[in-house]
Amino acid sequence: MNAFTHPASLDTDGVGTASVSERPLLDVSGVTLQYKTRRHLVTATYRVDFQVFQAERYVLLGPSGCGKSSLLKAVGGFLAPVEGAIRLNGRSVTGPGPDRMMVFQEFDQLPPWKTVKQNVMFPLLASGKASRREAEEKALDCIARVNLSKFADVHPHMLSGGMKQRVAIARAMAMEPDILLMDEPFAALDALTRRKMQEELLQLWDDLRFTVLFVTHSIEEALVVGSRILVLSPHPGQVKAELNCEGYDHFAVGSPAFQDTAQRIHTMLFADEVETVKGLSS
Ligand SMILES: Nc1ncnc2c1ncn2[C@@H]1O[C@H](COP(=O)(O)OP(=O)(O)OP(=O)(O)O)[C@@H](O)[C@H]1O
Repeated sequence: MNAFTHPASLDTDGVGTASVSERPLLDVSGVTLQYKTRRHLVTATYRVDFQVFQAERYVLLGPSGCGKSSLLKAVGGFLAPVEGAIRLNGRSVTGPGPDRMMVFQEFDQLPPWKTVKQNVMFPLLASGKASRREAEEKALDCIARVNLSKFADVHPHMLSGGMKQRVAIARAMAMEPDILLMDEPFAALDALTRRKMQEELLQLWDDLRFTVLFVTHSIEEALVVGSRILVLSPHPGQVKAELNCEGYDHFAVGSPAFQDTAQRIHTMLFADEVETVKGLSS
């Protein structure tokens, strides 16, 4: 447990810590992402490789601007790589699809004119995945799983930030996606609610064993939420290391092993900057 796996040490199938015979659910291979603005060409990530397996909680961790959200957008099918390929279940990702559901930061992701139940039903109906009756049944089941049954008929403005986030998770889970894409989903919440949401996500995962790709720039959150972490370098994002972190929870946060791992990640993330500062002072 808790071993660092540097990209160079991945075996030739590139499967890292997972079983060699298992096929990855998500295969991101040599992905370079760029944005063309009027004046500039911004390279967000450079030749990033990683693979996510069924029921993993895979975290993309790195400093602001290293391309975490861009990678998530690319997996979501909203941004095409200029180099490399993204495959889900062996098929190339060429656009958005109901097999990948996104959960964003709290603000403004739930249409305020729809009740909680209507919000959760909406993608099921819009995608034609369910009849109205099936969608209602499914929505009520998912709302119950995130402990919001009492609030099924209220509108989002009557909910706290954490509750809204649970609705967004229920809405995504209702679609039974192959992979749940979460972009800093708890970053807008206060510290206590954030911790509670992390615990609830882990509880939900224990019940349902879904696959999640989770973006954060918090080392602690990555260690608590993730089963594996991809550490990315500052802009443009490149893979620095991959780390197994199965087994850490909130109770482990103060332990020497947790602190040691967090410190090693911190050093790795900021190594380049430290070297620059040293260079300037010498
Ligand atoms: N629509 C866009 N147009 C131009 N450049 C963009 C666009 N979106 C992102 N970028 C640039 O791409 C790089 C990566 O951005 P991205 O948002 O993916 O990073 P991030 O790691 O998610 O950052 P943060 O943690 O701050 O959200 C940054 O330099 C950013 O300025």
